[in-house]
Amino acid sequence: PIQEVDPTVFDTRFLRKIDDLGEGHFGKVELCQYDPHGDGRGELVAVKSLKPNSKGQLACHLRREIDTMRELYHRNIVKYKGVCSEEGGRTTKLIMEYLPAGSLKDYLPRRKHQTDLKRLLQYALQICQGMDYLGSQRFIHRDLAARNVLVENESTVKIGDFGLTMSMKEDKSYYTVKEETVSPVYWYAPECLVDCKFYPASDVWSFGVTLYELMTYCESSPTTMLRSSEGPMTLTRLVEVLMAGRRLPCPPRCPDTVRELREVVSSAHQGCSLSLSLI
Ligand SMILES: CCc1cc(O)ccc1-c1ccc2c(C(=O)Nc3ccc(C)nc3)n[nH]c2c1
Repeated sequence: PIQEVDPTVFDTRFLRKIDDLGEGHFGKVELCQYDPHGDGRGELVAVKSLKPNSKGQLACHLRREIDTMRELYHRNIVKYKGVCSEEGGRTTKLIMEYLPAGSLKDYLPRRKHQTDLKRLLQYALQICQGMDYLGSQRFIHRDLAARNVLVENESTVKIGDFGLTMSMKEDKSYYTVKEETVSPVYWYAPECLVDCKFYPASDVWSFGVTLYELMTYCESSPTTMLRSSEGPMTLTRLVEVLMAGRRLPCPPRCPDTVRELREVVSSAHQGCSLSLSLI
C-alpha cells in the first residue's frame, strides 16, 4: 500500500539552513529550504528552534507554541506548516510559512512613500481581525508589536511569533506573567507591569502601541518615546509615567479619526481589564 505521508512531518535530512531571520525569546528563527527531491527547488520555510543547551522549561515553551500554532487558521495569522524532530525526537523544530517581505518593522520604513493612510489602516484592520480570531480561540498573544507582524504582500499582513502566546482555555480570566527573561515592557499594559497579570484586554493595549508604530512607519519606537528624561528607564519609572497619565504622543500627520481610534482602543482596554482602576 502507498505509505501515508504526513505533510506536517519534515525530515531533518532535507532541511537546509539558508540564513538567520532572528532571535526570539527562547529560540532562534532561521530561513531554511526543505528540499526532499534534492533538486534545489524545495520550498522556503521559517524554522524556530531552541538555542543550544536551552533548559527543559524552554522546550515546553516551544511545545506549547507548536500546539498553539497547529490549532490556528486565519488569513491574518502566519500559517503553521509542521515540525521536524531531531536526535530521536529529543529536539523539535517549529516550521512556519516563510514571508519574504519580513516584518512591518523591516518593511514600512523602506516603503514609506508607497504606503498611504488607507493602507496603514488596512494593516491595522487586518491585525485586529487576526487578534479577534485569536481571542475567539481563547488565546492571548502577549507580544503584539510591529516586529511580530509579518508582511505577505503590500495588501496583506499576518500576525507572527506566538512565542509568548498563552491559552485561556481553563476559563481563567488572566495569565500570571512569570519571570520573563526579556519582556516587551513598552508594549505591556499597566496591569501587566503592576500586577504581572495579562488579560485578553492587555493585547488591546499592545495593539494601541502597535498602531502608534504603524502611524509612524515604525520610525519612532515606543522605547525611545517613553524614555523619561530623568535617566535610565526602569520598570517602576515606566509605571509612574503611565500612572501619571503620560501616553505616546499623537504621531505627526496622524488624522484625528485615528487619534479617536486610539481613544477607542484605550477605552476598550479600560473597559475590559479589571485592575486598571488601581492605576
Ligand atoms: C518560525 C517562527 C515563528 C513562530 C510563530 O509562532 C509564528 C511565526 C513565526 C515566523 C517568524 C518569522 C517569519 C518570517 C520572516 O522573518 N521573514 C523575513 C523575510 C525577510 C526579511 C528581511 N526578514 C524576515 N517569515 N515567516 C515567519 C514566521
